[in-house]
Amino acid sequence: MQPILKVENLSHKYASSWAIREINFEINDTGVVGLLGSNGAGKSTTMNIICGTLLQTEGSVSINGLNIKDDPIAYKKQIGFLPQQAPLYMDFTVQEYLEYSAQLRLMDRRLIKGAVEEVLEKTSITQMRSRLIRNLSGGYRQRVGIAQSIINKPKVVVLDEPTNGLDPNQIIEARKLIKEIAQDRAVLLSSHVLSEVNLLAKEIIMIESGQVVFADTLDAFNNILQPNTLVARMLHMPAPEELMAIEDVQKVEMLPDHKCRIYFQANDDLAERIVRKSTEKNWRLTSIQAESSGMDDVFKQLSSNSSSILH
Ligand SMILES: Nc1ncnc2c1ncn2[C@@H]1O[C@H](COP(=O)(O)OP(=O)(O)OP(=O)(O)O)[C@@H](O)[C@H]1O
Repeated sequence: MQPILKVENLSHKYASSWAIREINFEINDTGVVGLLGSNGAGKSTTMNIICGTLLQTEGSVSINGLNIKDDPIAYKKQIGFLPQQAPLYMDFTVQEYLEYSAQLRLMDRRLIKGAVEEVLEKTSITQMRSRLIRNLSGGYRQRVGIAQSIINKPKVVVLDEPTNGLDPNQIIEARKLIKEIAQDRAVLLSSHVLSEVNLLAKEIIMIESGQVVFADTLDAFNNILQPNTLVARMLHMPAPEELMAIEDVQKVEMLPDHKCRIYFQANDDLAERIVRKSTEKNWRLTSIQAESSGMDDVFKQLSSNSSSILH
């Protein structure tokens, strides 16, 4: 089966310096793929090339086997884009703007009316259809931005920081909408908000210094760092020194509710050894759990690992 989106050896040079170098990844399924990376990592450059608004220096991009360079018009019919600054025309009504967006995508004229009705409903803005875009709130403007990105029923939608600048309620609504539109298409979503990516994405691509440093599932991303702490609950909590005497334990932190956090380096069978010791000493262990690292820690680790600077 063809990948929905295939990015191969993609490189781009602005003036004399490379912004991205040999980027490779595939999207094979519907749903949200999170695109992460520090400022200046190369996300926008990659997204602009995928959306056909920037011509790459090297490499190729295809959707369902259709290469952007071979047939840019057919390719662009399969993609929707919401850039960081939504390309809205303030003096258009919502309906006029969506009709215009459909025309720009060279949609068959006979299909435009129905397509506009469909996206108005899908993005819950039917009641705003006659309102000028300048008179809409930020949340509604973003809905119009999302509506234009799916007007031509594209197979791939690229959303660049779609919840940036929205208030907390608008963010919740926008995320719900993104989840919905990702049910029947692939959505590549760039965001600086890691908790948002954690909520929406099932796969992660992370770019640093113009190169892919991670491409796998969200679970794999969250599990990159081996846990190095355990939290144990013991009804007869021993003194920290007794726990420190167990091999590989580096530090012990006492917590409320009969709990303690145990820091260690090599992990292997430490939990098992603590369980054995507890039985031997009657510490009455009721639970023991490895603490997994947060998305922020993984992001920090991957960003700091990539020291290659492109020139
Ligand atoms: N038009 C341009 N001309 C020259 N250099 C550019 C241009 N656009 C981007 N760059 C450079 O290319 C590199 C990648 O930038 P890009 O905007 O793709 O990163 P980004 O990951 O999207 O960053 P951000 O999260 O800050 O938007 C950066 O070093 C940036 O300074």
